Amino acid sequence: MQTTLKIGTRGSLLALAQAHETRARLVAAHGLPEAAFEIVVITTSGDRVQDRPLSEAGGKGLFTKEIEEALLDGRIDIAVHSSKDMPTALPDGLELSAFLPREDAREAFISRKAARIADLPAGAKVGSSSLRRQALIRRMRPDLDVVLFRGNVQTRLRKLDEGVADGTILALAGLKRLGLEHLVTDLMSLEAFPPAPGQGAICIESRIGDQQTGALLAPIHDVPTGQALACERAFLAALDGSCRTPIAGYATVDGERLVFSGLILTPDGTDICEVAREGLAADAALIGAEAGADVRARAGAEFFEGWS
Ligand SMILES: NCc1[nH]cc(CCC(=O)O)c1CC(=O)O
Repeated sequence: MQTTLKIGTRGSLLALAQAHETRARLVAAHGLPEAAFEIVVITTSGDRVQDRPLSEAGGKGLFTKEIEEALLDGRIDIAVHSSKDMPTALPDGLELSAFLPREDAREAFISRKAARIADLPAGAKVGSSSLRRQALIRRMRPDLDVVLFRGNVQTRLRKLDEGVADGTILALAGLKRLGLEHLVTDLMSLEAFPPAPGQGAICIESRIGDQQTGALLAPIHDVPTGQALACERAFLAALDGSCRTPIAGYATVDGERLVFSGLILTPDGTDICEVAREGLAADAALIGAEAGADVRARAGAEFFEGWS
């Protein structure tokens, strides 16, 4: 290879861990030296907004804007992201061209006050900035006090230590990538606390038509993860253009079969609309889109009213 492949990433420890994992897989797949890949750290608008919920500041796209500009300008060749942070619509000219094998998608409860979320005393504070997590907590425990908790994984853990909250919920996948799995107090089941679409899957974004990069990525792409993600992202796209609806969705692929379940709920957790579908993995996007259309039709317009 003549030139180095430039890997763009945010600068958080989690983002860097994901970029390093991607580079390690590329090195192993191609027998190239590490120096053939350069990691380029890019600060995004999302990294600068710390005082407001992201849904107010402009949504998920805030974490990808500057990185996508660098991709389109050719300053980087690929961008590594957490799939769950990726908006469903990408800028013209870019695509998600590879998914690494998915990590465990479950949610982890972390607390020094209780062994499980069910054991927290009434009125205990649980910190989260995710609308889905807030709504699921309220559904499970309407008597808890849900508090806004922004910042990266380390910041949130520090806030727990400082007593800003009695517990929090984080993705196991992120904790594992940071080597912080030992902090998990309780792992929640996929049914009791369903993950965000895309949770646990690292994705790689690149320029459409960049064949050289496409050939480099092909051996590290995991087909079942790509199919599960196509389903989950189609579900999300069918339901929500922004990130103001609490949405969960999770697909698994076993050979030719795909099994999906998803739900939306109101922010206070009182109303819920669930869906379960299965079919051929090759029809992943169709299954997700139909599940989303079904939920949208059954939930009705009132479901989305008053809080969007
Ligand atoms: N929004 C932050 C974010 N984006 C991806 C992960 C975890 C890693 C993953 O789901 O792949 C996290 C942290 C968290 O939710 O605990």
